Amino acid sequence: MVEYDLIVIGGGSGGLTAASGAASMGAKVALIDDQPGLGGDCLHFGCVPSKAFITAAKEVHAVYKGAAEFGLTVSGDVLFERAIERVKEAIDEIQEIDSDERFESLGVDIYRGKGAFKDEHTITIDGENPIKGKRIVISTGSRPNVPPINGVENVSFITNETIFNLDYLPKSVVFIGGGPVGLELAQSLSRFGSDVTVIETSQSVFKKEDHEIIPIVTKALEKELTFVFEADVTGISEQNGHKVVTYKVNGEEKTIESEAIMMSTGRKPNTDKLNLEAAGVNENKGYITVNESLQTNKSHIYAIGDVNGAFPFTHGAGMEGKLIVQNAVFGLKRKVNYGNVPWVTYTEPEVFHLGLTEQEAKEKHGEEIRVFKVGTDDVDRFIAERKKDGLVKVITDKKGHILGAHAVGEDSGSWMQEIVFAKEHGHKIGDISTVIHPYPTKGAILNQAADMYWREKLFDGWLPKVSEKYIKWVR
Ligand SMILES: Cc1cc2nc3c(=O)[nH]c(=O)nc-3n(C[C@H](O)[C@H](O)[C@H](O)COP(=O)(O)OP(=O)(O)OC[C@H]3O[C@@H](n4cnc5c(N)ncnc54)[C@H](O)[C@@H]3O)c2cc1C
Ligand SMILES: NC(=O)c1ccc[n+]([C@@H]2O[C@H](COP(=O)([O-])OP(=O)(O)OC[C@H]3O[C@@H](n4cnc5c(N)ncnc54)[C@H](O)[C@@H]3O)[C@@H](O)[C@H]2O)c1
Repeated sequence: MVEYDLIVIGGGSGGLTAASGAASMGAKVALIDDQPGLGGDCLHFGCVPSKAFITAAKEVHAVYKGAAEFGLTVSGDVLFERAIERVKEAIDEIQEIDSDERFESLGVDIYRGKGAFKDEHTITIDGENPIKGKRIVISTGSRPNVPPINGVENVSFITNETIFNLDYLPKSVVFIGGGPVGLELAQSLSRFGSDVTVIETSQSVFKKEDHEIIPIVTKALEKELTFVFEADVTGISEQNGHKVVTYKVNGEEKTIESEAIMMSTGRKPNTDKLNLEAAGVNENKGYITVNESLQTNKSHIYAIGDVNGAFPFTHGAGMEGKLIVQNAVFGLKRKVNYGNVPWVTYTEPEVFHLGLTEQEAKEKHGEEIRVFKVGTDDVDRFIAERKKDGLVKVITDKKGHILGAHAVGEDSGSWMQEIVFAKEHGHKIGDISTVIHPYPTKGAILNQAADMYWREKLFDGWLPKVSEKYIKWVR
């Protein structure tokens, strides 16, 4: 039986980072993946296709918006198949970077098939060809969770795994679930020309965001999407070639018809085929339980990425993959820290999130926190570009150390990155004032937030009193 220093099960963002990192450090590594191409969900059904799709939809939207404003007429139907082609082109191009050859050239042995535990050191591939690993990384990701709604077995619906294969643009789509997967794709389909309704069980979307960010982005999305909140979907069916979704709001039963249903109701970890019992690895509702060093209850077995449920983003899986190389290959006990890891939801406007929201900061640090807010209507570049419905919020402790930063605004995922650097390296918000931002960039909004900090310090603190005395004395 072939023996490895490290066996990685799952070739997505987490697994590829762990496998390539460990092989580069000289470890003998096996990587098992059950898909024809490496790259996992992010490349095939997630980040990459969705961002290609979103960009195509943005271009279409800009054409209609610009035409309406400048007296032009746009006619004809959107060539939806071109958007799908662009998605495929993006996947194919990036697939070349995530090719088998590249990982093999780094010294990784690739096995295709379903990996499963035979015992705590042995993995079979499709039930055969056992291989042995001193250490094992589980990075099998997640898939769409389909709730047990009445009729779900009999009615076809779309998920993120099938939407990028649509060969027509549905005239109307009901999204069940308004998380990031749903909202990014709902807005895009609406921009291509579908009539889109999002049915959400909670009372709002963007539930993890700061309470002042939520209404701004919701209001912007309401211009393009119809929302139904606090709805309990009771059934789906098919009548006269149409899908029918039945739901209850305030106890009243309602129905909505559409050409397609998109199930965007969250994720489910890929652990059911791993035969975890054979290795005695603990899980909780399918998510593999790990400690801060990303070890399972079996100290030589690690779990990273979506499958541990901690921070289900590609860059989260990547960060955990890097950490695992240090822990699994060098035997270190480095701990994971998500406090400085941002996320972005790529709706238009984009929503940027880093660290604590104002509510969370108050719960953790009491009333002594400080909040610096700048509206995009106060920043020249946003005014010039007519993007005035945005907000940046930086939350600090009383000394100015950054606890959290949040933004809603066009491309905020790009121009907020500076604050991630500042927080990671322990800078205070005031330090952002000490670097020059070219005029008029969008990122200068952070400069304005930092200036607020200095203004408060200068006008409310001890300095003005001392300076008043000094000036009197000098004169
Ligand atoms: C529509 C959508 C858009 C997204 N957009 C973003 C975004 O913009 N930014 C962002 O950061 N995140 C985004 N995400 C989330 C991101 O895709 C995931 O967090 C990321 O892919 C997780 O990586 P992973 O390595 O944990 O798992 P995955 O990428 O899912 O990889 C797991 C791999 O393991 C394979 N596998 C599963 N079981 C087995 C087995 N038993 N044996 C062998 N192989 C197995 C799977 O087939 C897959 O290839 C998005 C997700 C979706 C659905
Ligand atoms: N831009 C990004 O980085 C990005 C984009 C997409 C996804 N992701 C990642 O993928 C993860 C999963 O996103 P998601 O949107 O699939 O899941 P989610 O759990 O974040 O959202 C699912 C939504 O569906 C709702 N829901 C569940 N069951 C329902 C029902 N029966 N009826 C009506 N509503 C229902 C939930 O209340 C929730 O709001 C995210 O947490 C994120 O980490 C990231």
